[in-house]
Amino acid sequence: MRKKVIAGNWKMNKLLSEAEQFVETAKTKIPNEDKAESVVCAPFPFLPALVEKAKGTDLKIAAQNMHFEDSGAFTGEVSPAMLKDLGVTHVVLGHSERRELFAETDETVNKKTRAAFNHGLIPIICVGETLEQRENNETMNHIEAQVKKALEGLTEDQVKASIIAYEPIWAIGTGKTATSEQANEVCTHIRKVVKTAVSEEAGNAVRLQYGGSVKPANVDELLSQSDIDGALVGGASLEADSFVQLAEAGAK
Ligand SMILES: O=C[C@H](O)COP(=O)(O)O
Repeated sequence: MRKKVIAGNWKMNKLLSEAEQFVETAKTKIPNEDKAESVVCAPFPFLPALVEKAKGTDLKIAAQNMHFEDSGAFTGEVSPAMLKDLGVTHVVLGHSERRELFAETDETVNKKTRAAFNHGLIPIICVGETLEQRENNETMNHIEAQVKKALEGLTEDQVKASIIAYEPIWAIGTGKTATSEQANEVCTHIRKVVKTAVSEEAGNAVRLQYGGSVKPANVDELLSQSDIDGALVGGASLEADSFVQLAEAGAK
């Protein structure tokens, strides 16, 4: 039985005081870690304060991106070593906004995924198709290529520990959710790709999230699908009460 993982991706929102208030409220209300994992993916400047505030609770703090090198002349970048040193546990990699707006490629996502594991960080690897790709029936091939490249060079245990978030780009922040059947169909395909490319065991263990206009009203239906093990949530994760409701759904 795969444990559900609910991650709130705040993107570039909130000020530090608001972020701290969120964690203060959410940290005692989220489900016990044994029942479901609750993760908040916060902007870099908030990470030290939020890790400190969440210490000793079931709430995990994640970053939304990182560089793949340990250190060096990369002005403006943040390394996996820095995140690990702060007490961050997870990192979102290859979000479609990073791919579309900041030239992230399958290759850099792979380098970052390997770097995350080298530093003991769990990657939340994002994949997803555009509306055009869906309409041209290219979804499955596109997702397959993204997944295979992201996992290249990982050990079987690392793949088992990975989280892959399926986020159809046309459903992000648009209010358009993929139907639970559409979301599950792609997640089932991702699991099959992992089974073929890595191993049956890795395919059964890897956790798959759906992301794209998830909210308390539709989360139960999505999480009831056979291959969906969690959600990566943007807008509806910005309010603590809403995030707690989503996390509770993961524990049902
Ligand atoms: O990382 C989260 C996704 O981009 C989904 O965002 P959304 O829930 O606002 O559609």
